[in-house]
Amino acid sequence: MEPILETKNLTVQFGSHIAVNNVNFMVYEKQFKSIIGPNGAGKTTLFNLLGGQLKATSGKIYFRKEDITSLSSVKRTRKGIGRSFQMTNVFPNLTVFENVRLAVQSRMNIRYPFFKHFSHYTEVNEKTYEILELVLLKEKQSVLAKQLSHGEQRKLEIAMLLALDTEVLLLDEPTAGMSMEEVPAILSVIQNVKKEGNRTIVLIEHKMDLIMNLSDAVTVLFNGQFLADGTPEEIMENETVQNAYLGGLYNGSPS
Ligand SMILES: Nc1ncnc2c1ncn2[C@@H]1O[C@H](COP(=O)(O)OP(=O)(O)OP(=O)(O)O)[C@@H](O)[C@H]1O
Repeated sequence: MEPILETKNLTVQFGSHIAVNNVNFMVYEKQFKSIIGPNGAGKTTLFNLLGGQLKATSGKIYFRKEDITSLSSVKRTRKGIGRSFQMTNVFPNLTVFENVRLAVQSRMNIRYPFFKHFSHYTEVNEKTYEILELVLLKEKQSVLAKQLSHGEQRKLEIAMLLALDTEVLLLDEPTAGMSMEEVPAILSVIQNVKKEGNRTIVLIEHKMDLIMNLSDAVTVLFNGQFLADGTPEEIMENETVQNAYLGGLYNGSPS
């Protein structure tokens, strides 16, 4: 099996600080992979590099074996790599339905440039409803995006990624800042996307129980470096990982 997304010796340096240090990361097509590591390990920075929000100092990024290291984030989105959670694609004064519909339509216009807008009207609407159902937002379809709760906004962001036909979803701490009541809903959304079985999901998450239940594989970063990779069980039993979190390697509180 070939990796869908892969990095080779990926490095980014801020002044004298190396935030991502020679990282070789890979995820296979349709795999659910989580990235864990203590605070400051470089997880979000790695996502910024994968999504094209940040330029690497050195090293390479490959998508389906194609070197995408110098591609802009817009071009990476077009290729099928989608990064949450930025709400950059969301129009606050449009409804949930209108937002998703626009994204579906824009994707179809890229895919089928020879068809004129309205010939795909029904198809666009059907696809929009399908996505709203998957992300549990059907009841909120007429609500303006800006009026959604924090948890609902996160669902909408996932909906936008799905609408754009994202093949690789980069989900950065989807439960961050959520109330306890909102967490199960976003979890269900992620489970629904996983169940569909046609996307690759890379998740950064601090909630260990969530990671262990959802992931096919887990990559551990520590101080910007690759520490370990394996099944959730292997990672739980890995002594180096345990030391990184609990022992002398790491002085902060485990997260
Ligand atoms: N733009 C930047 N300029 C300078 N330093 C940065 C920048 N972005 C990240 N860093 C530093 O790089 C390191 C890694 O940060 P990053 O946010 O990737 O860690 P993380 O693993 O996502 O942490 P957390 O779990 O706390 O979100 C940190 O020491 C951080 O301060």
